[in-house]
Amino acid sequence: MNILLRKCHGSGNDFLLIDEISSQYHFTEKDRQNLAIALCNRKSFLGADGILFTMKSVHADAKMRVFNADGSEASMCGNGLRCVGRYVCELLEKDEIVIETMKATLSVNKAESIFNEIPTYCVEISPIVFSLSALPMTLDKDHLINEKVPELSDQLLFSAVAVPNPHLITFVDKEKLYDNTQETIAKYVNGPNPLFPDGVNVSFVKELDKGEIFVRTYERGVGFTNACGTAMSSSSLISCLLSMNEFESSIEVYNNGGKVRCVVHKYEDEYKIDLIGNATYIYEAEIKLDLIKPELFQVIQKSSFDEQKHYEELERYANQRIKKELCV
Ligand SMILES: N[C@@H](CCC[C@H](N)C(=O)O)C(=O)O
Repeated sequence: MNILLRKCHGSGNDFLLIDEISSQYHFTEKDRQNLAIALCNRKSFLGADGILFTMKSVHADAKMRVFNADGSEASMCGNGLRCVGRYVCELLEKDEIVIETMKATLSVNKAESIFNEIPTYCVEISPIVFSLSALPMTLDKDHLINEKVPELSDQLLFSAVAVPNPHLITFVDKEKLYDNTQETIAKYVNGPNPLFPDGVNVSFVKELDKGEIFVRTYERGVGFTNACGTAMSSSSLISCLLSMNEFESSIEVYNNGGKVRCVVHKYEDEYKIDLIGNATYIYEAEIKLDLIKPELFQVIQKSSFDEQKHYEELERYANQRIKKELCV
């Protein structure tokens, strides 16, 4: 069969978007899993952090299903939702839509450009749940906000939140950002372990100036990525809870792939986060494959978009800022 793919990214977190609205592919669950493993393989011609299956929805403008590079399905993907959101907005010629995801139907709207001419979208990150059973995290308490977890470290303070995919967050100094502590912890909690039966996305966060943080994430099902949208949203939320930043104010979130903006909203008994950032198309490709052996896919045609060069300007700006603050 032939499949049309659109390679896209949000903050350098890159995906292959497969449009099942305009084409009828009839994938089984096993096909989706196998496609993610085969096409996201960085040693292949394509390579990506995940696949965004963009589908029809009964009650929303479209539905997004996200598969990590290891074939596991995630309940949510913030950077991916901006890409799917842009794609569906353009398909339906709308500026505001709602997208069904595994656990929630979320709003997406076209936003004012975050930097020069970069296509920018604002997505809703919700529901937000602190109960450890929601992650799930097995610990003898209900919540974990800025506390030690001796099984993980005798120094670091961790917070756990589901948005609704699971995140473990710790604020660190710049020396800890790039030593091997994060990788060691992330590999432990994403292998067979007593704390996180389903694994967890692990972020190390450095406070920069007021209203600015840097987030580095080891993603469940992928490994280190340039950025993780739900992790940057969760880190912004925790930074507000710890009074480093303010609710209802913009937080500039730097990452290894650029930067996004988050605004954390606090209502009476719930939180919601706006995640605002680029949704950039890199290329469109047509591949030919047999679903029995998708790893043997062939590329039939590929045509590039020329918007990546605009994104690279933001990347340069963000890198300079990071270099200055973190001396990397
Ligand atoms: N990169 C994503 C999150 C993708 C899913 C994650 N790896 C998980 O398994 O929860 C984002 O931008 O949020």
